[in-house]
Amino acid sequence: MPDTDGSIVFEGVEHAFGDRVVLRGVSLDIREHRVGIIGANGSGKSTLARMINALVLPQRGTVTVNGLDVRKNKRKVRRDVGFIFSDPDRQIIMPTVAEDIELSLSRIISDKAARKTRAREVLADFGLDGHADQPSHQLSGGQKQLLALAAVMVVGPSILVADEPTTMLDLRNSLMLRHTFADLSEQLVVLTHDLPMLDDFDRVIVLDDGLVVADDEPAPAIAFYRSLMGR
Ligand SMILES: Nc1ncnc2c1ncn2[C@@H]1O[C@H](COP(=O)(O)OP(=O)(O)OP(=O)(O)O)[C@@H](O)[C@H]1O
Repeated sequence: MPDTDGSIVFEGVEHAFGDRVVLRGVSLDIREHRVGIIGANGSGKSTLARMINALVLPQRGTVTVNGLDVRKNKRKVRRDVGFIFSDPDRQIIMPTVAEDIELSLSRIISDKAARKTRAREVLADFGLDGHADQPSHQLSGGQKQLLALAAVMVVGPSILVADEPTTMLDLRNSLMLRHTFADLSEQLVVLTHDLPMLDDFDRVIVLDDGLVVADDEPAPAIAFYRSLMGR
């Protein structure tokens, strides 16, 4: 496990793409175990999340993860933060399902046979047993999402950031993912429009047009968001 002080800190973060201002001065100190980020389409959630693993660097202000400024420590931060994209095709690389997991495992297990054995175990844990030798592109959208999640989790990041992880999952797999998340020891940041998923989270942050407009326990934060969207 990487060293961690379990913190994600945004200080005065501003960001624009061209003349489109996306984050307007975000300051957050995130130390809770499971944190949800919600907000309307285009409110800046993905941009904010991508800053946690240095995929996007803030134009103004600082982002510090486990005590490291993301601008100066991109490689270390990317090792500490596993990122799950909403589109799993972006992170599935290898031709077969098992090979994709084995590729991730190559960062932590040097023995090939041990990697193969471990990959099968991991696939079973994520409900993908029986698919090991299948071409990855033949998986359903939800199965691809599970594969992408498994490939990130096996290397043991200290923080997991998931951008809309349940969009393609059926009810059973969505519940499985919730249980997986509930059991995680890693710090978890989830961006989602699937509000019930956040019911037992420790904290929910609401973004609106690049600003944090609510930051609370799930029930009041979600109620605020519902009233904001209902206006
Ligand atoms: N790489 C980019 N280049 C240009 N504009 C971008 C880029 N990434 C995001 N944007 C714009 O920034 C704004 C915020 O996008 P972002 O993806 O952060 O929102 P979001 O809250 O995650 O939305 P959603 O719920 O729809 O995923 C949008 O208007 C989007 O078009």
